[in-house]
Amino acid sequence: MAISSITTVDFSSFLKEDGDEEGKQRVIEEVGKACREYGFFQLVNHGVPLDLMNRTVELSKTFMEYPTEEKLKCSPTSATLPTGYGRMDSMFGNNEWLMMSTLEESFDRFLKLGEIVEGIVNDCLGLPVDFLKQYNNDRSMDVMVAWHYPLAPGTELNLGREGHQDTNCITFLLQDEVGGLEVEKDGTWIPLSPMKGVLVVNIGVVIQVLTNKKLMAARHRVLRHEVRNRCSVAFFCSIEGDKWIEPLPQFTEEIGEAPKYRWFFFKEFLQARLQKEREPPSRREDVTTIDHYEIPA
Ligand SMILES: O=C(O)CCC(=O)C(=O)O
Ligand SMILES: [Fe+2]
Repeated sequence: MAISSITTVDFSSFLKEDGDEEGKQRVIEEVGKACREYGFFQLVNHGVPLDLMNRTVELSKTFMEYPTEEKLKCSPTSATLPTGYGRMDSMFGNNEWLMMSTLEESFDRFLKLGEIVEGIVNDCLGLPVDFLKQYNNDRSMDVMVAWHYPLAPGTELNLGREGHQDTNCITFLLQDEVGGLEVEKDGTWIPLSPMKGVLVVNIGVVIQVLTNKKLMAARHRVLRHEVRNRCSVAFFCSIEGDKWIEPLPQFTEEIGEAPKYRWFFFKEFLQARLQKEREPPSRREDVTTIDHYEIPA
């Protein structure tokens, strides 16, 4: 498997009991650099056992192999967090997903990992200790999504998921061995080749807004494989829906910079984004993105 140019961070110092302060500092610097350069990094020695990662992906594959009419019995019943099965067949991509708000062991692992990575992002931004933890102290909108990118025989459609920024704070991604994930850097798409035991981590637009663009959420996409179905599982560390989101004073008035976004409620933005999956608009420009809240310079 090819090695990707995206930074790989060894997380072991954050999981050791003995508090390896030097190691932790190194990780904070590496994460900060990767987040500023790419908005993406890869994690090894992150504490999520390989066996659990494999089982999580396998379980998702098993679900996706059921006939469509069976899967549709799991269609979402709630709009706030539409957990359940859905499919997309539009210019924005051609795939299906299962959104889950619990999955026993792996969900708990990702919740904890999310808190640690959020703490690291907090520190590399120079925010007061535990600032983001206190600001984002409700985990009810965190969600896990199993994705399936099936073959599209006889079509030219090679886009499993079009280029997008994630809507949340921090995303963890488990890929199977098929590959296809790419991140955009200065107009070029860089492949993030799957590697055993590696977790892909990326920054979402909530962090982009809070930091007034000090950290940017990278655009990424998924190319469909020619002959193989692909599965992945994403964990989205998010933020409570009633939270009012705007650039933090630490990145605006306290340093004499004008806010680049006007405020919005997270749930309002999330609903607009989910709408795209539920009822795709016929025109691309009708999709709400974070640019909708941008204040022109
Ligand atoms: O399936 C993947 O590798 C990427 C999924 C993704 O970008 C997302 O869930 O936002
Ligand atoms: Fe994404």
